[in-house]
This record gives sequence, structure tokens and C-alpha cells, in this order.
Amino acid sequence: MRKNIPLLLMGCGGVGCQLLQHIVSCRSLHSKLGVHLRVVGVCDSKSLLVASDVLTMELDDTSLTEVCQVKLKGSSLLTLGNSGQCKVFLNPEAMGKIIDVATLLGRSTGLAFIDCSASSETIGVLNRVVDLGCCVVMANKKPLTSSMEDYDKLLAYPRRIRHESTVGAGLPVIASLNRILSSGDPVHHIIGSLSGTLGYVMSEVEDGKPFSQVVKSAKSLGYTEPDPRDDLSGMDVARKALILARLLGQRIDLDNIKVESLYPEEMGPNIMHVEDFLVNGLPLLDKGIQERVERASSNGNVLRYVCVIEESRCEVGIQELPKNSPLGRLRGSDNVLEISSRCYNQQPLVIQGAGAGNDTTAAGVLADILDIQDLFV
Ligand SMILES: NC(=O)C1=CN([C@@H]2O[C@H](COP(=O)(O)OP(=O)(O)OC[C@H]3O[C@@H](n4cnc5c(N)ncnc54)[C@H](OP(=O)(O)O)[C@@H]3O)[C@@H](O)[C@H]2O)C=CC1
Ligand SMILES: N[C@@H](CC=O)C(=O)O
Repeated sequence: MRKNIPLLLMGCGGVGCQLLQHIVSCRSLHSKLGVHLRVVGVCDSKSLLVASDVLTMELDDTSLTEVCQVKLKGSSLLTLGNSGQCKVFLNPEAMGKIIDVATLLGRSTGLAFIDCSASSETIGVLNRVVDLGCCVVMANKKPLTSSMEDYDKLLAYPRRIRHESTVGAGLPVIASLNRILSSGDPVHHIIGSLSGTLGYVMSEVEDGKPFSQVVKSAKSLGYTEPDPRDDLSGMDVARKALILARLLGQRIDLDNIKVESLYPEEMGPNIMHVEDFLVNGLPLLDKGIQERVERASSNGNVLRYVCVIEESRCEVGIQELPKNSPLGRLRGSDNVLEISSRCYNQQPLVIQGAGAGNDTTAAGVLADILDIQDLFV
């Protein structure tokens, strides 16, 4: 018998739209696997598009394709309007409707809530829907990196939560760590380069390109966060480090992690609008970054933004490393993570590959959804 998995997607930007496209293009594969992903709702920052009857109807593939066309043009879901098949709700009504859907489906058919937003505000609704029996799959790191109290609530039913794409995009980082930890193998040390953006930026600057230009390319390639300062400030890496540290049992917050930023405070989000930063702020940083990269190069080294996690230590920052070291050899948006444990002692477990981009990130989210299929009737 075919298994139906109802989904509600929060956030349909680069990653969310790519997920919808993967869902549509994998229909025949999923059908062979006996699974049907039934998208009952999609929301952006202002509105929700939802099937008229979430128990029996869904947004069909034509509607999902239309959602992607509208969102990739930069328009709001509101432009789609109501039809017999679906309805549009504007915030704050949309939020109430989301909870209604979660209440109706959470404890009956089940509902997978997919967070592909980049918002720190989704934690409230995620904690509510988890209580209502829903599953949660996240590409968004922010819900996992708010307070310990929120984290504990969100992880209260760990079997119903997946977040592989939050660290290393589609790379199997979280799954590998969970397997090591659940077998009682203690992890002593993790070191990695976990920013696709900073990896790409550093290797392109090493090749002589201006910093400002390669940051803009990283944005257009889908590597950066919506505001690239999240990457350049080191905060995105700090969030990934915190997710890993909490997985290892450290009860720490973002404030406990020292972070090194590539831009000065006066170019921060509270002072400069993102467009202003991209056009006027970034070029002011070109010379300084190029000099740092050249200084490292004259020592036979490269700069990498490194994350180190040990029993009671969690740090992120720029390190000058030999060109020939595992982290120094990284090119482009690749990430690498070395995990040392009792079993992986002399030779650490190494996970390496594309660590950013809409395609690989959305593929990681899709694999997470398939991974929880047994929880659905
Ligand atoms: N790109 C990558 O390589 C990777 C990305 N990620 C994560 O994936 C997430 C999505 O990234 P990306 O697609 O690039 O981001 P985008 O900015 O392209 O898209 C974000 C989407 O979220 C919507 N949104 C914002 N706030 C809310 C809210 N409160 N409720 C519901 N929807 C909301 C936005 O709505 P609107 O359209 O109205 O603005 C938009 O549709 C981020 O958290 C990122 O960290 C993780 C791993 C890798
Ligand atoms: N902006 C992030 C995307 C994945 O988390 C990065 O550059 O690594």
C-alpha cells in the first residue's frame, strides 16, 4: 500500500523551491518506493497557500511549479490567489491556520513540518507543532541555536526531528555523528571547515579575485545566507558548531562561542542595509583581505575558517594553515569535517564534499523526509 506523507513547507526561497522541484521530479522514484509526498501547504514570510481540505487534497505538481515560478521571480504567494483547490491566508491569520492544520493532521495522518526559512521566529511554531504530534525537518539552523530551553523542547521527541542539512548541507554529518554516539563511541574531537561561502571566497581570493566580487558570486550561486554578513561574520559557522556541540552533549549557547568577523561593526546589519553593504561596504574590505591572504601565502599557507569542538571547548575563527593540510587543500564550496573518537582514533572519520548550494541542501532535506517515512500511516 502507498504511504502518504503530508508536508507543510515554511520558506520557499532558494532551498525551499529547490525542494519542491526535487519532490516533483522524484515522483516516479518515490512511487516505486511506495511513498507519496503530499504537499498540503507552503508559506513565505507573509502568507500561507494551503489545500482547501488538507485531509483529502494537496497542492498538485502544477501548483507547486507555479509557487516556484512566483517565488523565484521575487513575488509573494499572495499573487497566486484563491482557487477551488487552495486558499491563501495572510499573516497573522496564516499562523492560526498553520496551527489548525497541525492540530488536524498531527495526531491523525501525521504531518511533516519542513523549515526552509532563515528565520529565528519559526522556533515558536515548531515547538507547538512538535507538541501536536508533527515531525520537523529543518535546513534552518536558527531554531536549533536559540536558548537551551527551546532546544530541549524541540528535541523532546528526537525520532520526529531531522536536521541533516543544517551542517554541511547534504553531507551526512548529523547522521554519522548520531550513529557514532548511539553506539557508545565517545567523540573526543571535531575539527572542520564548515562554511561553503568562506571556503569558496578564500580559495577564489587566493586565485587573485577581489573579495567583493567573489562574495557576490557566492550569493548568486546560492552558497550564502540571505544576508551574506551571516557568513562573513562567522555566525553561520558558529551556529553549525553549536549544533554539533549540543549533539555531543555540551549545554552551551551562541554567546559562549568566540566568533571572528571579516567585516567591522560599523558595517553590521543594524547600521547598514544589506544592499548598501553589498554595493558600498564590501569593496572597502578588498585590500585588507587580499593582504591577509597574500601574507599567509608568502608563508606557504592559506586562510581557512575553522571550527574546533572538544569536550568543553567550542571555537570558530580564521586560522593560517599549510596549503597541503587536509583543510588547506579544500577548494570552492567544499566542507570537510574530521571526527576523532575511540573507534576513529589514529585515523579520524573524514566527511568531505559540497557543503553549500540549493541543490545539495534541498536533497539533504528530501532524504530526511524519506528517512521518517516509517512514522506515517
Ligand atoms: N543555501 C545553502 O547552501 C544552505 C542553506 N541552508 C539554510 O536553508 C535556509 C533557507 O535558505 P535560502 O533558501 O537560501 O533562503 P532564502 O532567503 O532564499 O529563503 C527564505 C524563505 O523563507 C521565508 N521566510 C522568512 N521568514 C519566514 C517565516 N517567519 N515563516 C515562513 N517563511 C519565512 C522567506 O519568505 P519571503 O520569500 O517572503 O522573503 C523565503 O521564502 C536557511 O536557513 C539557510 O541557512 C542550510 C544549508 C545550506
Ligand atoms: N551559508 C552557508 C550555507 C550552508 O549552511 C554556507 O556558506 O556554508
